[in-house]
Amino acid sequence: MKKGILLVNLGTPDSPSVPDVRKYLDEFLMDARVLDINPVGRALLVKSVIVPFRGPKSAKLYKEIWSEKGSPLLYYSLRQKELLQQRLGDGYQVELAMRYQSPSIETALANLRSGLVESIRVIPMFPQYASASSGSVLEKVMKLVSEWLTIPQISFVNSFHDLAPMIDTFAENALKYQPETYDHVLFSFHGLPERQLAKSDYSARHCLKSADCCDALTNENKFCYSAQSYDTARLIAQKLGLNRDRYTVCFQSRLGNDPWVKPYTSEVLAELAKKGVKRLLVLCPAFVADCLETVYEVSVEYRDEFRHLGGEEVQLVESLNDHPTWIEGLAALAKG
Ligand SMILES: C=CC1=C(C)c2cc3[nH]c(cc4nc(cc5[nH]c(cc1n2)c(C)c5CCC(=O)O)C(CCC(=O)O)=C4C)c(C)c3C=C
Ligand SMILES: [Fe+2]
Ligand SMILES: [Fe+2]
Repeated sequence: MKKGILLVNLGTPDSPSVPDVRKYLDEFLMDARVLDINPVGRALLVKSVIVPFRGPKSAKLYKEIWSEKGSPLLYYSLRQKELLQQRLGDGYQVELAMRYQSPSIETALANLRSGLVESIRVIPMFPQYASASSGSVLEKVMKLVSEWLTIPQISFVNSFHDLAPMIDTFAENALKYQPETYDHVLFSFHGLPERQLAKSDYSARHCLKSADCCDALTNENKFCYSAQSYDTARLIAQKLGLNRDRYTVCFQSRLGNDPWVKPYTSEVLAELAKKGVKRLLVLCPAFVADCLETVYEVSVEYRDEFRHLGGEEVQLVESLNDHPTWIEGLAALAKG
């Protein structure tokens, strides 16, 4: 009998064409955990503003990162699935799904069911927990499996922000660039609306109640996306031997006008350029694979922004991708 492992990443368009990018954005942003506003407002905003206007702009960006292997996010996710299957061997059946678009969670779960697996372990591929990412994956899987007549033993990974092989891989990748030769190091995480942080705080006492609420991980904020992000950065910095004044944690990819978790990467770039910082090394430890948000937003957009402000270099550290130490980390998560 085999154990089933379901890896789920965010998703990417089927192609960089405008209709495929619109279809992707529509599915993604209609998710109530991503755009957590009233359903009528969400449908109006997504279908009449974001999808029509952002679709063509995002399609242009996706064209820039698309290669003969397709979208980097899907390519590396498939590699991770293949390498994890090899690492775990015949006692396991590993499936990959994307929360939005393809391969779908429905198909991956159907494959596990027809493989007659004895159990399913779901691994959302997001190191830090957020309702908009891991929460959405877990909700979708629970909804689908709840319709089965025979529900197998099922377990979920909530987050793995401090997983040692993940920290080691980011550190190892960064060391190749000799961090000591850079003026400063940025840990740029995917952003999140502040509203979502506050709503997710079941203690109602912690998140955003003070300026430094997320700086340390406590029992009250242990599932907080921002607090977990700071902790990931601290652990990688420790491995790199970076003092606290040598690095900054910041949040990228803001969408819309609502306040998102601060500091924004763009504003940090401006402050650093003003101080005369010229060379920046950037890690993006919210992502387990390179994707639009790393290879384009950081390597092209933030680099151009920084140069325009007087800076010289923005060097992205590659993501975990198909690094063997990371595959060991995935195997540890799969075994529980
Ligand atoms: C790291 C986990 C992620 C969280 C949390 C997250 C929240 C979040 N994202 C948006 C809006 C967009 N994100 C987009 C791309 C994108 N986001 C993540 C991960 C998280 N998002 C990844 C891995 C990617 C890249 C996908 C790829 O194909 O390479 C996009 C699409 C690109 C664009 O048009 O800019 C949008 C839109 C929101 C609103 C949100 C939280 C509420
Ligand atoms: Fe996103
Ligand atoms: Fe917090």
